[in-house]
Amino acid sequence: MLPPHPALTRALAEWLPRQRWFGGKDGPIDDLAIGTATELHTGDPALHHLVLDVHQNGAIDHYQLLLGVRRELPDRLRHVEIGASTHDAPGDPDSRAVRLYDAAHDPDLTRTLLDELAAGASIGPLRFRHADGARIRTDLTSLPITAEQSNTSLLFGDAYICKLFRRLSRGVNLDLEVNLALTRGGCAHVPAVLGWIELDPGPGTSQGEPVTLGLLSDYLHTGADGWSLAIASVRDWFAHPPPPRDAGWEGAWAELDASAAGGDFAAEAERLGAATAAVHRALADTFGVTLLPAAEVRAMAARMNAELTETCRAVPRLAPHAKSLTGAFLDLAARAEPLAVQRVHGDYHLGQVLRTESGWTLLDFEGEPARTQNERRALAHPLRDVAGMLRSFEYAARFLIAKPGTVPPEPAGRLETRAHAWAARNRAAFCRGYAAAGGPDPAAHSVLIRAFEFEKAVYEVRYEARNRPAWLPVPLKSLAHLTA
Ligand SMILES: Nc1ncnc2c1ncn2[C@@H]1O[C@H](COP(=O)(O)OP(=O)(O)O)[C@@H](O)[C@H]1O
Ligand SMILES: O=P(O)(O)O[C@H]1O[C@H](CO)[C@@H](O[C@H]2O[C@H](CO)[C@@H](O)[C@H](O)[C@H]2O)[C@H](O)[C@H]1O
Repeated sequence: MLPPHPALTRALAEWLPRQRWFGGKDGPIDDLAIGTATELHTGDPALHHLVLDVHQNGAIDHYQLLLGVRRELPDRLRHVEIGASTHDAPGDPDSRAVRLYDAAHDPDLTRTLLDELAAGASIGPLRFRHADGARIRTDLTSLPITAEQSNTSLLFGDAYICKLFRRLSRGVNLDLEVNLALTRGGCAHVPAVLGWIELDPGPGTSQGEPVTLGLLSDYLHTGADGWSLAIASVRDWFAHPPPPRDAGWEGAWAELDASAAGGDFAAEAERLGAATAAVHRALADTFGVTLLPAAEVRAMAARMNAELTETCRAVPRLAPHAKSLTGAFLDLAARAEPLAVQRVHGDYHLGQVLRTESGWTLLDFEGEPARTQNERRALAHPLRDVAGMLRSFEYAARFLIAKPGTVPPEPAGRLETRAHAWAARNRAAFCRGYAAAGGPDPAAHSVLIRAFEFEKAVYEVRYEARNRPAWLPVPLKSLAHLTA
């Protein structure tokens, strides 16, 4: 039985802001209520599916939680404890304290998800669906992945990955919608969708469409994510001996070429560019392309600038770059041409791509977690994704510098020179691969690329300030370079 709501909501309101995936860290929780509660497994342990209504700043966000309830909490689950509560049922001789925890980390309970997906079950408002022809195994044990994530993903053996969306958005989740359409269209650059979980808002509600709660896909167990591969290459490059100290030393630093690194990433970056162009083509074929009138392009540039102003207010360290950033947005506004827009990835970076034995696969079409649902759904020019990936090369190049003690003790300016050389080489390779595979040539669209890249950098400054303040120097350092 679910513990009494007041005790439960108190514990949840205290626990939620400490979670990596909680999107409302910049303000207090004004109120928290249980929106829906569905019992998925009875006994000890018990499993309850909860949708939490979190009130902040006059708005309500909905978060998904698998709540585990146990009499005793084993050591392996201590790190996900939410709190204790008295399970106080009048007249119940078993009345005593129970322990509440995040059951996404409890394989004894998560196997229920596979059982219900395989059965295509409906439980209360929850619907478990499988893709046409998919046969889902139920004999697998789950393990949560430890990635820096906005959601929580569970690996089931080495066969499936089940992404449980944390902050829920109205209607069909973009990740499901895009992946399902691309899977059905035979696109080789996305993992196949096997099933999904949704919440039926029920008759009589104004928000008719089901809400996507989870997505079960093929787990590409041989894949290595682009971020780890890129960081390995940067580490190797930083360990590469500096130019010999002779008469031409300063000049040698100025012309530093990262191709000398043993773990060069450029060939992979080029292939990634080609895969990106192929996915953009598949998205255009599946969902169509439309022209954004010049007036709307100007409005888009104005929005970018407004976001800059707002972010400078919240993060004053961005202000020294504001003039150059505004200049790029004004250049975009002055373009006076319509823009061909389509469905794109929306939050494209090295952590969203996997290198498998057959090539690069793109993940997570959900868009930027800090954006509203409407903003995420908006069509965009495909070079917006290209700009996202270029930012990611900038991040990868500087990540090790921001982590003290991880690189050889070279003067800071020299490390920045190395970082720039690595980023420049891989940016160029990615753009080459993208254009050669039929994408719009980034070199021929410098105004667009610059505006999109700066827009993303502003987003990153805000994202890091809110979520990972220790990372803030990474986008700021790269901006210093790009706006110099
Ligand atoms: N189908 C898959 N096969 C293998 N690994 C995956 C798969 N889907 C996701 N991953 C791994 O999980 C990580 C997080 O997945 P992602 O969909 O980006 O979640 P989030 O939206 O929470 O950021 C990825 O960076 C990748 O390493
Ligand atoms: O993957 P998510 O959809 O959760 O995206 C959010 O988090 C990302 C970090 O995990 C963040 O990406 C930024 O950091 C990356 C390195 O960790 C870097 O490669 C990206 O270029 C940089 O934007 C992303 O912006 C955010 O939306």
